[in-house]
Amino acid sequence: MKRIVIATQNKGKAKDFEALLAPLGYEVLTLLDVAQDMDVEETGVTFEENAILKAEAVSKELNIPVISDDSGLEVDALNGEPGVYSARYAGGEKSDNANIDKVLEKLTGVADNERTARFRCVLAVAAPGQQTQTFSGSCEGRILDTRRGENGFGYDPIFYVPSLEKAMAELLPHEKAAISHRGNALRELKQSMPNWLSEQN
Ligand SMILES: O=P(O)(O)OP(=O)(O)OP(=O)(O)OC[C@H]1O[C@@H](n2cnc3c(O)ncnc32)[C@H](O)[C@@H]1O
Ligand SMILES: [Mg+2]
Repeated sequence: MKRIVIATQNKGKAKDFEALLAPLGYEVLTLLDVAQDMDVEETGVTFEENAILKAEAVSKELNIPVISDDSGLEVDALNGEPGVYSARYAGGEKSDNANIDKVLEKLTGVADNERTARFRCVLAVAAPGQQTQTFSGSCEGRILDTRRGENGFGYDPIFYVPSLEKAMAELLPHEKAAISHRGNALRELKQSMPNWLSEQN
């Protein structure tokens, strides 16, 4: 089986990438498998900057081609927050639960039709001696007022997908892969770099 390294510490993202890449014949490895202690500081102010920082640092350290993912939730009624700060929105240790509580609290009293939001994902592909490339994807939805579903990670329980009439956390992995920001970004990557994906081993 071909192998591909995703420069992430996030197990939820790893599962998303498995759902996307297993059908293409790839085994997905992450930093949790290959470089437990590599934590790249995300000092950028855009998803692009952070994705490039993560991909280039890991590719350089391990001397292999990698894909990184920088992503987040933009809520229109919160002027695009939490945005690039999605992972640590509630401060302190990363906590999906605390982050969700903070979004729900800030949206208290905001009407359904004003709760529009989107997930964004930027993937960076870095390889030794190559110019780094980025690809992006988004997924439009609305913020629910309570949690729904057990699947996925992060803000998935409060993100409603209108076209499927379900919360993201109510989708099966392959259903999320078909419509998600991450899926859309990976399909962009695949279209521009079909050889790169098929040559990994
Ligand atoms: O940097 P790595 O190690 O990849 O892991 P991370 O969790 O810190 O990842 P980011 O810096 O890209 O922050 C993204 C945050 O945005 C949220 N997020 C991203 N994609 C999501 C998805 O598909 N579903 C729900 N929440 C998501 C979630 O809170 C993530 O922690
Ligand atoms: Mg991060």
